[in-house]
Amino acid sequence: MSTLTTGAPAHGRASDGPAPAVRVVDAAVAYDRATVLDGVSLEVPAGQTLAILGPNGSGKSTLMRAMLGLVPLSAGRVELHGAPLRGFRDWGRIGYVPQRLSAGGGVPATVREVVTSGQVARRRRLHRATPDERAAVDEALEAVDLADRARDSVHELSGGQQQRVLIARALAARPDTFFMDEPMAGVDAASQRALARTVTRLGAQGATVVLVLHEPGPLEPLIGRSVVLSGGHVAHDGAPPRPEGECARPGHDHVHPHADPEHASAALPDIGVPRRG
Ligand SMILES: Nc1ncnc2c1ncn2[C@@H]1O[C@H](COP(=O)(O)OP(=O)(O)OP(=O)(O)O)[C@@H](O)[C@H]1O
Repeated sequence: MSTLTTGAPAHGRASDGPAPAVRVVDAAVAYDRATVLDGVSLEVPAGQTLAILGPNGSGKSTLMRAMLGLVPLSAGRVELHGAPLRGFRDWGRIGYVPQRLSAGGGVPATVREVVTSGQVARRRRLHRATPDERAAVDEALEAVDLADRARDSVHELSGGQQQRVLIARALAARPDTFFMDEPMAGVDAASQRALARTVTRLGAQGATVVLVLHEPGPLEPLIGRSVVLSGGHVAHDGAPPRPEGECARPGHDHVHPHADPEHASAALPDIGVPRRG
């Protein structure tokens, strides 16, 4: 198994403790004056693996995007690592994995190019990659089991493999705080296993991981805490709820990891993640 280096502190914490990785205070978001999040407050301690769960349209992605300043708040505030979003400059600590590979369109970018693009914000203009930066790209590709596809066009890959490319792109900059929006949705079993292993290793190394999930699925053993949204409000904050209700309904159209029961247990990594927070 390859090593995986993150910017997370390798040892302990300062005695007064770090600021939470994310603090959301009484946040509201409205699209076209329709309120989709209202009165949402939560803190994500550094080092926690947290899942944001809830039915379709409950505001999960919007909350994640609001945490990153990608959608404006109509009320409330967000802090990242103790700094108000407006003043936050340490974006090298943040790795964002959006729902789908949107960059690139018809451009035949290779897997390695897309992963390397994760380092662009950190690199000086016209500055060649250092050996350490190239090593970080290799490490990220190995972490998601795509080292052998590095020269292939991303468009030749399956949806699950493309999702792994997005995760490798975030890993390549060695952040310590990850935001992943539905990384398991519509993903093949091999990719589920690669994703579960990656999240396990990130958690074990002290990274903060915020996941938007339709349900915990194979990631359940890795999740220290779940925040369930319903109608734009926090309906539950604590241990992950059992999969049931909405997900058990016939006609439920998300593709989930548990849709492949033969592989579901194989997706569980051998090592556990210490529960924090
Ligand atoms: N850019 C946008 N403009 C207008 N409305 C939006 C926009 N993005 C999301 N919405 C609406 O906001 C509500 C919350 O959407 P959001 O994507 O945050 O929910 P979600 O819980 O992540 O849903 P899903 O599980 O389907 O991805 C939905 O009613 C959605 O239609």
